[in-house]
Amino acid sequence: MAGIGGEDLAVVVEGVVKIYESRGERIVALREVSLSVARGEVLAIMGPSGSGKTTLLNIIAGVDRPNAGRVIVDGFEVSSAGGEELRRFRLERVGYVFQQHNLIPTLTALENILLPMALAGKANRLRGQELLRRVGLGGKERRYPEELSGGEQQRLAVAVALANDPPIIVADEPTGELDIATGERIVRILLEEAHSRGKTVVLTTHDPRVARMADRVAVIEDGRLRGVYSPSRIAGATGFGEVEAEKAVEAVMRRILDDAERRLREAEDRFRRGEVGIDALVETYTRVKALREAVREELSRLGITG
Ligand SMILES: Nc1ncnc2c1ncn2[C@@H]1O[C@H](COP(=O)(O)OP(=O)(O)OP(=O)(O)O)[C@@H](O)[C@H]1O
Repeated sequence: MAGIGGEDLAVVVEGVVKIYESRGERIVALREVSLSVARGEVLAIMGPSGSGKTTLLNIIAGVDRPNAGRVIVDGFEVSSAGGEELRRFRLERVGYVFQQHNLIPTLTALENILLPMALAGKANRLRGQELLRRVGLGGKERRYPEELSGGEQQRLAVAVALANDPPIIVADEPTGELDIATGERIVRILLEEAHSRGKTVVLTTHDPRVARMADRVAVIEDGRLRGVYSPSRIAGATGFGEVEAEKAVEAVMRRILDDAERRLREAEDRFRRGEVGIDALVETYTRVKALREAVREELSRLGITG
């Protein structure tokens, strides 16, 4: 294993602390988080709502700055960079797939891809078209985002993130509100980028079905990295022993379920108040039920019972 920022490590996070100050309140979002991601690897960061996943991703992508600790991405020290150097890093070396996919509604699919290329001074229509084909949107280059389905919009957001051929791709809940089949398609595109094109992918998810597709899973809870494990087995997990790994994964998954049940109760209340229709309620029921089953299946697959 190489040292910090070594050739084989695409992302190195060391002792990162992030504190938000909001209306006189201090919120500790990350508590000395350290992890690394190898080139060509897909790392899923899994944790309940508010555990610090987006904060960690933003810090890796140079969108946000840590209060303490170091972050080195593709050999570049992001945590201490600023100005033009940081702007170019964000434009050319990291592709960010945002939770709300950040597409520009007044630009066509192809134009959305050409924009970051133009900002980097290398707009290339042919490459734009090739990227659209790669994400399964060949022939839809003239569509506006609102003329695409949710899954297609998300795939377009991936193509936009790939526009400048960045070595690192970060994706915040890329499968968020999508059904599992559509979500799986997005993850497969990201896996292909990593495993066939040597890109490094860091994504966040609260869904064990998505985490299971990654090469490794980092488990985060209340701003603390509980450990990193291989999705096929808990044994060999780093950062904690086997028993602790089981406990951490189980605790995080139970909290993810609690979040889902809470969303369901909120949907029921809103339905009672007449704010949402029966379709929205049924959809939430279906999602929570599927997530509950996925969590149970994942726990039993990992040999965690009870
Ligand atoms: N700009 C901000 N100002 C103040 N607090 C913030 C800010 N951004 C995030 N936080 C807080 O930091 C903590 C971590 O938030 P973060 O968005 O990283 O969590 P998350 O795991 O991505 O959650 P989710 O799954 O709901 O997106 C939360 O307590 C959140 O309320």
